[in-house]
Amino acid sequence: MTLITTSALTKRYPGGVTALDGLTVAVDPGIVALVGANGAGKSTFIKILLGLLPPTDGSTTVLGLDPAEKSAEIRSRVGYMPEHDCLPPEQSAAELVTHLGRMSGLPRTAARERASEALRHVGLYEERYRQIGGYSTGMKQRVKLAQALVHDPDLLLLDEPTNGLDPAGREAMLELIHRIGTEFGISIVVCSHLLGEVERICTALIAIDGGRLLRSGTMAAATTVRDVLVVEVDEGTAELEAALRERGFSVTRDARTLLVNSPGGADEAAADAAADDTADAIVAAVADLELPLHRLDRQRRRLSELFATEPAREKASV
Ligand SMILES: Nc1ncnc2c1ncn2[C@@H]1O[C@H](COP(=O)(O)OP(=O)(O)OP(=O)(O)O)[C@@H](O)[C@H]1O
Repeated sequence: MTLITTSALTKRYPGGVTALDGLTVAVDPGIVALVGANGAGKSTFIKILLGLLPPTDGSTTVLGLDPAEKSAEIRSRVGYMPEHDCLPPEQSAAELVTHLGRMSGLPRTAARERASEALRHVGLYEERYRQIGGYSTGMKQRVKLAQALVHDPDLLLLDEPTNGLDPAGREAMLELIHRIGTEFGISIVVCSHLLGEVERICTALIAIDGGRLLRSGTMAAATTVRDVLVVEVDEGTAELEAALRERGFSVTRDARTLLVNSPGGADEAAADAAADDTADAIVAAVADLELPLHRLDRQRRRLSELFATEPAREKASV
C-alpha cells in the first residue's frame, strides 16, 4: 500500500499565503524525509496529513485513508511528534505518556505498560518517574518521541526531531529514529531542514520549496548520479584511463579515481541499463589489462549538492 498520496494539494491561509501549491506525490512505506527551507510548507503538510487542517484544494491519503473524512482513525494509527516543546513540567514522563496513551484509546493498564515500553525504547526508562521540568532538551525530545509511539502506530510524523540538540544528542536521536524505522517496521516521515541528517537515515525524499514540489522519490535515486561511474584500480590507473578512452568513453581523472561518463537515457530505466553496459565495458578493460579492481560504483552526491544545482521546477519529478 502507498503510505501517502497527494494530488494537487493546495493550502492557502487566510491573508493570502499559499503554503502548499499543487503538491502531487506518492510515497511508499519507509523512512521518508520531508525537507525544505523554513517556511517551505512542511508543518502545513504534516497538519493536513493528520487531519488537523483542511486543504484548500486537492486531496490526500494517509495509510489509504482520507484525513478529511477519517481523521480519528488516522490519529489512532499515526504518532505525531510536534516541533515545539509542549510538555507539562510538573508531570513525570511516565504520567504524561500514560495519559496520552489513554487519550488514544488504550485501556488504563495497557496504557501504563505501553508507556513504560515506549519510554524504554527511547532510553528514558530509568528516569521515567522524574518531573519533565528537570529534563535536558534531549530528554524532552525523547519524551515527545515516546508519546508518539505509545499507541503502537503504523506511521510516525516527526517534526524537526533534532531541534535544539547538541551534536551528540542529534546523533543519538537519528540512530533512534533509524532503529524504530528498521527494527519496529514503523514508517516514519521526518520533517527537517537539515539535509545531511535525513540523507543518512531516510529511504525516500519529498523536497518542497515555497509550497511546491521540488523532487520526490527514493533517496538512492536522489543521491545517485546515474550517468557517471567511479573506478579505482590499485595500480595501472593511467593505462586503464587510456584503454577506456580508446573504447570511446569520456573519462576524467582525479588522482587515483577515474570518472567515466555513461551515455544517459530517456528515463531512469534506460540510464540504469546504459550504466550497466558501461560497467561491463570497464570490467572487461580492467580484465584485459589484468589490473586489480578496487572500486566500481555509481557516483554519489550529497543532498545539499542536489539542492544547490536543482532548478525549482514547475512540476513534480520522481
Ligand atoms: N496559521 C497561519 N496563517 C497564515 N500563514 C501561515 C500560517 N501557518 C503558516 N503560515 C505560512 O505558511 C508558510 C508555510 O509555513 P509552514 O509552517 O508550513 O512551513 P515550514 O516549512 O514548516 O517552516 P518551519 O520550518 O519554519 O516551521 C509560511 O510562509 C508561513 O508563514
